[in-house]
Amino acid sequence: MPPPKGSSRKNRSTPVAGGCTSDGTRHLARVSESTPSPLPDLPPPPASLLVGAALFLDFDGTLAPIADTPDGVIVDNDLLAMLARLRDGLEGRLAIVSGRSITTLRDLGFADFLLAGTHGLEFAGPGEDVEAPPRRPAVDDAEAAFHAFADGKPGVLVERKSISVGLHFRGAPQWGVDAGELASELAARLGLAVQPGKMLFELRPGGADKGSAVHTLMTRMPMAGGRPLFIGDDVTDEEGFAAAAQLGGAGILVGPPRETLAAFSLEQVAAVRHYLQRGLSGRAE
Ligand SMILES: O=P(O)(O)OC[C@H]1O[C@H](O[C@H]2O[C@H](CO)[C@@H](O)[C@H](O)[C@H]2O)[C@H](O)[C@@H](O)[C@@H]1O
Repeated sequence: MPPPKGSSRKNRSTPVAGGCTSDGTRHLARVSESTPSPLPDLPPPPASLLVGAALFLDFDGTLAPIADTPDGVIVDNDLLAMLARLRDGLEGRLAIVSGRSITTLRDLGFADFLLAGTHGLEFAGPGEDVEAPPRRPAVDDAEAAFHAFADGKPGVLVERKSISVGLHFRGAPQWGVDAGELASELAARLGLAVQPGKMLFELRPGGADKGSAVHTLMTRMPMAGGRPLFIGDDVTDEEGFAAAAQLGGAGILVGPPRETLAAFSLEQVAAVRHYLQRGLSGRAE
């Protein structure tokens, strides 16, 4: 079932640029001549949207609640079992699309799933070698600079990833602005892209995002032929929502109302799991 026409908030105003807020999130700036009105709630997605879907699932904040640290997330066996049943019911058309590296996603328990990691830079199916660009020396330079910044700042964490590096400040939000400035300066100097996240700035090679990951996977089996449905919570998921809509599907925003390209919303991780479980049970509305 296609999303209701005009239900995506992109029609309410004109997104013109991405900017960073001090908590590390990015917002879509709006062109408006009047005072912006409060954002209305988007409708919940009908369960029938899952029928024939090619399902793209973000991980942090979508399948697992946000934790204090990257290592603090928990993936329970019930979630993995439910996703495996959903994947099988969709004839394989389920992919995890995350900012995490594929190595980390596999360590977290997703080894049997189709994966797109590092914001669309890495791909792998179950048991396959990871398709990814090599780690650049510039990323090591950025990591060293991040460590120098984090040194002596309790709560600031450096996350070493396969081909990127993250600077987290969830435990010390007062350093968010400085962390963002450092990330921007390093990106310009080292030829890397800044990826803002939730209380996080990452530096990574450019040239891909979650939208390009959707476009790539939709040309390949088993995702090809399904109707893309992208579920995510973060600003980094907006490109995934856009790609899904372009290809005749839709996005589902997880979390409170915000400017978004999604057509539907679910309020939190528990609601995502309930929605997927309901689709699995065949309880279409
Ligand atoms: O695309 P995602 O699957 O949502 O991954 C995005 C980033 O998620 C992780 O950081 C976020 O979650 C942490 C654990 O809940 C939290 O402590 C942190 O503040 C969040 O930014 C992960 O550590 C990153 O590598 C991912 O890129």
